Amino acid sequence: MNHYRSLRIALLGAGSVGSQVARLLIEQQHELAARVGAPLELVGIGVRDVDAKRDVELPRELLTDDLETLVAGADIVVELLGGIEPARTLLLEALAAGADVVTANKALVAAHGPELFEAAAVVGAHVAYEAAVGGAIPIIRPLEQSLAGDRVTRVMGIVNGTTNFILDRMHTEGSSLEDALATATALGYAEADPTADIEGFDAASKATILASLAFHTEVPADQVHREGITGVTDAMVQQAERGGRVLKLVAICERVAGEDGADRVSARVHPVSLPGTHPLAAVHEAMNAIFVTAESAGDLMFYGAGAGGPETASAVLGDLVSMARRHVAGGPGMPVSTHANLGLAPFADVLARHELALTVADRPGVLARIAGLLSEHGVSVESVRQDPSDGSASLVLGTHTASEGRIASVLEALEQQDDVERIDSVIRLID
Ligand SMILES: NC(=O)C1=CN([C@@H]2O[C@H](COP(=O)(O)OP(=O)(O)OC[C@H]3O[C@@H](n4cnc5c(N)ncnc54)[C@H](OP(=O)(O)O)[C@@H]3O)[C@@H](O)[C@H]2O)C=CC1
Ligand SMILES: N[C@@H](CC=O)C(=O)O
Repeated sequence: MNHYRSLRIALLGAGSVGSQVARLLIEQQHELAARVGAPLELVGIGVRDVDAKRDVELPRELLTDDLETLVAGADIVVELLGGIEPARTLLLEALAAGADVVTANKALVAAHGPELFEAAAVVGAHVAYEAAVGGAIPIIRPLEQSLAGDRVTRVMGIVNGTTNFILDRMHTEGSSLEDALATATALGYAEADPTADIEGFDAASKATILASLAFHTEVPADQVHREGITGVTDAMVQQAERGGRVLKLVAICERVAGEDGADRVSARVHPVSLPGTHPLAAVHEAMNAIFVTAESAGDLMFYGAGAGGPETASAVLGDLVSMARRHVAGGPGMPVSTHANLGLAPFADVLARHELALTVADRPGVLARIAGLLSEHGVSVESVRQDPSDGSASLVLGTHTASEGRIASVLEALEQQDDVERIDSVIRLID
């Protein structure tokens, strides 16, 4: 090893992820020092409550609730607090002082990434956030660096471990959403406020980051169409299973041709019904999988643990080692993170095929009458399946006609029909 001075690492947060990062920094200090070429000195761990009981035993003298002082004088600040404030202010202070920053905070990067990247660029510092999407899966660096010379057309996949865990348990064990969420929280997968997971905010933040990187543009978080899984009922799960399908929460970011012929970006997060044979159907528990399609590279698939303390700590430490090597080498080891804006405007409408499950009256010609009504609303019916024993029917509605507004007006019209006893579920399909 050369004789570079030790690097001062300030760790903010000692929860599910932060405590694992601290453990690894302490347990593997000699190995990490050898890899970096200088010791990584953990100078302090910022928390809210220094006396709180933690899963990992941490040296008491490192814990502090004075995060501002901890950040001042650090070479690299690792932010694992979550939420916007005080994380944003602390990182801006760290960057202004010339420190590099590593964060797993997707909510912060999605909402304030450009502000952080600009603050870093001013002083020649860097912001790394590999752990912000896909937990342990390397996906930020492949999009930012490996695919920088290609033209990405689509990024699609499961990017939230908690909701995948919940839907998986609803399918495989018949669990309720609430019970499965409690287990996911106990396992350290969920956000501090799990509303972020189950209402799709966390996946939408990740979609913002993925779309911005993939399409070299800024996709504001509020331009991402977002639906969570709180509307997913047992009936929908059972309906999907009857058709050999599985429900998943997916993020879809794609380059689409606008009506004026210019490319636009569509980014959306919502539950979908997938055939049981689809590769995403085999993604269980809190695993994530992301497919990237690029014009020259073709199809790429990234799979691994999407949440969890040790798994996410792996990605955080990867960023930390890269940053530390940059210090030791005395020059840029990683490009400055930036979303160069190529001017692709976000596109909010969602076009999709839908499966509509209903229970109909036992009268002749009912489904033909319903298909006629749908057609009056400009919605085509691709296929019909009916169970004569109980009047339940499933209609697949066509791609081009099934825009969100049309589906809403169709449902309203169906609710007024005497032939329709109940609308059981309506869900978007992916083949
Ligand atoms: N959990 C996961 O699987 C993954 C998490 N992430 C991201 O990593 C980050 C951390 O997540 P996670 O470890 O699960 O979060 P936790 O809620 O488990 O831990 C948060 C930590 O930050 C501290 N903290 C929070 N707010 C403050 C504050 N205002 N002042 C001082 N300390 C504060 C808490 O202190 P105290 O302990 O005293 O309460 C706690 O130690 C988040 O941005 C999350 O989105 C990313 C990928 C996966
Ligand atoms: N709560 C998140 C944690 C990782 O990003 C998730 O469940 O995916």
